Amino acid sequence: MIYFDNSATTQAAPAVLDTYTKVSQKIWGNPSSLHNFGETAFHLLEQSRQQIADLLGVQAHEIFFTSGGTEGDNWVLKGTAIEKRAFGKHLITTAVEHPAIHNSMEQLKELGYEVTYLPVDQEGRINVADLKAAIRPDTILVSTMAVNNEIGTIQPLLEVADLLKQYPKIHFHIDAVQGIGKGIQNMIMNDRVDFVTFSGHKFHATRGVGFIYARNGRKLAPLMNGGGQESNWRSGTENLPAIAGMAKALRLLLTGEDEKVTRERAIKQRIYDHIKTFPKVTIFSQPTDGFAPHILCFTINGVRGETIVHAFEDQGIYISTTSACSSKKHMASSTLMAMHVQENIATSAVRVSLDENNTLAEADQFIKVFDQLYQKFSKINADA
Ligand SMILES: Cc1ncc(COP(=O)(O)O)c(C=O)c1O
Repeated sequence: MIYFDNSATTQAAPAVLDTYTKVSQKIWGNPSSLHNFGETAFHLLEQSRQQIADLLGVQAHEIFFTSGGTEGDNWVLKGTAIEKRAFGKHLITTAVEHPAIHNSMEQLKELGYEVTYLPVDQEGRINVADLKAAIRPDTILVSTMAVNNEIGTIQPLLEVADLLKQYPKIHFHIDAVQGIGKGIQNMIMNDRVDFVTFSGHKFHATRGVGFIYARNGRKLAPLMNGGGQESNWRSGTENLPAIAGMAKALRLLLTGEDEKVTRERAIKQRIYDHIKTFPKVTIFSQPTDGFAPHILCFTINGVRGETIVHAFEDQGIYISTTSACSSKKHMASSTLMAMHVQENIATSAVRVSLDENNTLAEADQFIKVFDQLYQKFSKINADA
């Protein structure tokens, strides 16, 4: 099997599963318990936090564990809305966010908040001038993704950071779920960002674990109230086996990052160079620095995305329609719609998403299958 659906989820690394099992078997005490056994668990929890903080160049008390990207996004948005409700009720985000952001914003709108969705250009990128124009005295949060999950666009995070330096009270959030380990850590962990969302299963940790970075001094209202874990910010007994595994996964991910990114770029480039020569192919992700190295979104005009996905699957290659969330709902890609791509093309889009374990040999196999399928689809379309 060739797995090219890493933006949906990645396979947990063997070393991560090893940690998960060992911690579950040997250090299964509750980190909040007073006895030695609990103390040992607490020590490992704090060691994992420190390790993650060191890898990101921040302080341990700025890391808060969550259940994943969706929780992190919900928390930063709603936690900011509650925390800063006395100061304002206006939030700004982009028109191409993951549903964890978009649907949270829509819920906040129902509660009386106002939301501005920034438009994007033909590559799915916001313009910082639009952001500047959207900021109001009552704006409490600006939230943007680092890397778009459907087509891989990298947002101009450093320009946003520069602009927001003029507005020090506004919370600046980055959804970095698709951006970590992709060579843009300096853009994500920039000197103005206040909150960053991460999700373990996108970088070879297990499911249901993630974390947020929250800059020292910035506050979020908790959404999970209870026993006061995570410095009273996020209650609930900590998922220690998964957290310790995630710390390991992050270390593995960031070891040799440049080389891995170069490899992913080479695979993407090889597929890009091949498929761009076909007249019925439209490609939305460019092989340039403005796009992440691991995502390639394209259509074969006139063929539905799900048809392409299943045709590849029959040949042992796993790709997806543009996002795992929308794929079963047969929806047009929200990113492509925001880019004003025609709806029939937006429903035809498919996504190849790579990770550091993929190879050029797999790209060659993909290309071989692509050629066969393109011929088959062209024949069907010609007969129709
Ligand atoms: C950009 C982005 N944000 C948030 C999420 C949600 O993350 P999780 O699956 O960990 O809830 C995803 C998942 O695909 C994503 O791609």
